[in-house]
Amino acid sequence: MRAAIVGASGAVGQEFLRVLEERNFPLDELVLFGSTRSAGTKYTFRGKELTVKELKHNDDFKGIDLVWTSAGASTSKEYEKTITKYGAVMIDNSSAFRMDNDVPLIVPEVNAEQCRNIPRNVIANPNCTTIQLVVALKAIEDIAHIKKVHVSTYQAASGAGAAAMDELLKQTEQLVKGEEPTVSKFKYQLAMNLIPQVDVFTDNGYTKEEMKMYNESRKIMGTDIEVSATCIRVPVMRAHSEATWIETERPISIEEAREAFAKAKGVIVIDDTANSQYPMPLFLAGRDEVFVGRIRKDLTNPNGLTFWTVSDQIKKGAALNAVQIAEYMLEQGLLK
Ligand SMILES: NC(=O)C1=CN([C@@H]2O[C@H](COP(=O)(O)OP(=O)(O)OC[C@H]3O[C@@H](n4cnc5c(N)ncnc54)[C@H](OP(=O)(O)O)[C@@H]3O)[C@@H](O)[C@H]2O)C=CC1
Ligand SMILES: N[C@@H](CC(=O)OP(=O)(O)O)C(=O)O
Repeated sequence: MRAAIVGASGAVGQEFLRVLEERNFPLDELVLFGSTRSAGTKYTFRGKELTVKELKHNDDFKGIDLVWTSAGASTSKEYEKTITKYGAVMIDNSSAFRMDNDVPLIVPEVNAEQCRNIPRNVIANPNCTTIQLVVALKAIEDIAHIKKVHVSTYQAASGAGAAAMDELLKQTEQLVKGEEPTVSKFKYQLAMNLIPQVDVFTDNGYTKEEMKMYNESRKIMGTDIEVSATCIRVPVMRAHSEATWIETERPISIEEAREAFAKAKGVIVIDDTANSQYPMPLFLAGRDEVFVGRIRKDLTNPNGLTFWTVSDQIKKGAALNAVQIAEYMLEQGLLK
């Protein structure tokens, strides 16, 4: 298998290198691509130095079987044809193609089998907040149909990329030194603050991030589920958290829900309130799963349940999910 990563220098690109090593993904060759900014940069992978090549409209993708792209939506759109021209499968982390009818939107725990139908040779990796939401929802959907979801997200700085992580760190250092924090990647100072805006606003007052949760959840779950989201950027370095309220077609007990979460693929329950045990981003960054806790009944609705999730959005929300898609395709003989 010859594979490539486009956007290797970024937060997600670097996570791909770690995940591929960690999972011993079968590779004969790995080629790294970036823009002029990182072309020539060397990264060590499996003990060898790989040099980032500049992404261009040429024949560099000839002979490559699989390409993971994480270089932003405009780059994915511009290079789709160049990447897939010689038959490579493109697994794209950006929002470029997620809602296209001829592109499956895959979370392996929920709808892996849809990888079988890839007319454009493109598979989309969902938005990171949506991935952790649907992994948790699938556990409940398997026992009782979910009609409505209200979710409030607490999104780490790293969701906005490598430069945003640097900015949060720098702002924190500046505050400690009594200096004025520098603001560039986010609209406002993030250190010591919360910003109730992730991505730009749409006409209905929701942000694009919030509308992605609505639209992508329906496509992945394949149901009429309705998701109303409020997405908040928080001064956490890594791993997104979500407070979720669901309404199911029939009432489900806390015990039923806990059992469903406990046996769901990709979910780990941490829910021992007597000992103050619940998922927290500081302690779960770098982990593979979606962690669920604070499971309780919604006091306003007999068919309602509420819970709290945490998951590493650079890992399960991006690189790991995309690698799991490739692993599924390999297992099923859908990739060379
Ligand atoms: N961070 C996260 O938690 C998540 C991110 N994503 C998505 O993944 C993608 C990457 O995000 P992230 O890693 O955070 O972003 P970063 O800003 O950290 O990295 C961006 C990467 O894209 C590359 N790039 C940008 N423009 C071009 C270009 N014209 N040609 C080639 N490479 C280019 C950059 O290379 P160079 O340094 O050479 O410019 C860099 O490697 C985005 O689409 C994002 O929406 C999805 C889920 C979660
Ligand atoms: N959801 C990411 C942003 C992102 O990368 O989203 P998308 O892949 O849908 O563009 C965040 O926390 O900021």
